[in-house]
Amino acid sequence: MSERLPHEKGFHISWDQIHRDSRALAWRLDGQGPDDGAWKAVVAITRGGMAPAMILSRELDIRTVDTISVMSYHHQDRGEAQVLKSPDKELMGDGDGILIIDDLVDSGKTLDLVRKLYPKAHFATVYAKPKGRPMVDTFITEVSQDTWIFFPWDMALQYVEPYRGTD
Ligand SMILES: O=P(O)(O)OC[C@H]1O[C@H](OP(=O)(O)OP(=O)(O)O)[C@H](O)[C@@H]1O
Ligand code: HPA
Ligand SMILES: [Mg+2]
Repeated sequence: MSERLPHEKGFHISWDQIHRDSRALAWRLDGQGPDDGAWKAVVAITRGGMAPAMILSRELDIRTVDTISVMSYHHQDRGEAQVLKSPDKELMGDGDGILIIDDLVDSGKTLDLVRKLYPKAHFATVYAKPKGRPMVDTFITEVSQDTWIFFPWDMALQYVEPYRGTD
C-alpha cells in the first residue's frame, strides 16, 4: 500500500548545485576507506544515486562502479522498497570497503533494505531528511521532512510570468 506524503515545501536543485554537493561528498569521503584510506568500489543505488556516484567516482579515481536497483516510489507515493537488480556478489561480500551512494535518504527504507544486505558498507547520500538520518553514515545537506527535493533530471527550464503583469 502507498500513502500520499504531505510536502509543504519544494527544494529545487540545479545541475550545478548537485555537482558541487556531490563533490563536497567526495571531499569528505576521500581517504576514509578501510584499505589505507582507499575504497574498493562505488555502488550507486539506481536511479537517483547514479549522477552523484559518477561525480564521486571521478573525484576519488575509483574505476570499479556497480549498481543496485531499488524501487520504492511512484512519483511522490511511497510503496515497499524492493531490489530489482543486485551488484556483483563477489565484489560486494558483506560490503566492507564499498561506498554505497544515493541522492537522498528520506524515510530511510531504501537504505535500511540495502544495509541489511551489506552491513559493513559505508552509506553516503548527498541530501538527508531527519527520519532517514540514522541510516546514513555521511551526507552533505539536511532538509526538513516536509520538503520534497526536486532533482535536475526531473525538471526543465520554463518561462515564468513576472510578478507584475506585462500588459
Ligand atoms: O529513504 P527513502 O524513503 O527510501 O527514499 C529515498 C529513495 O527514494 C528515491 O528513489 P526511488 O525509489 O524513487 O527511485 P529512483 O531513484 O529510481 O527515482 C531516492 O532516489 C532514494 O533512493
Ligand atoms: O524528496 C524527494 N525527492 C525526490 N525523490 C524522493 N524520493 C523520496 N523522497 C524524495
Ligand atoms: Mg532512488
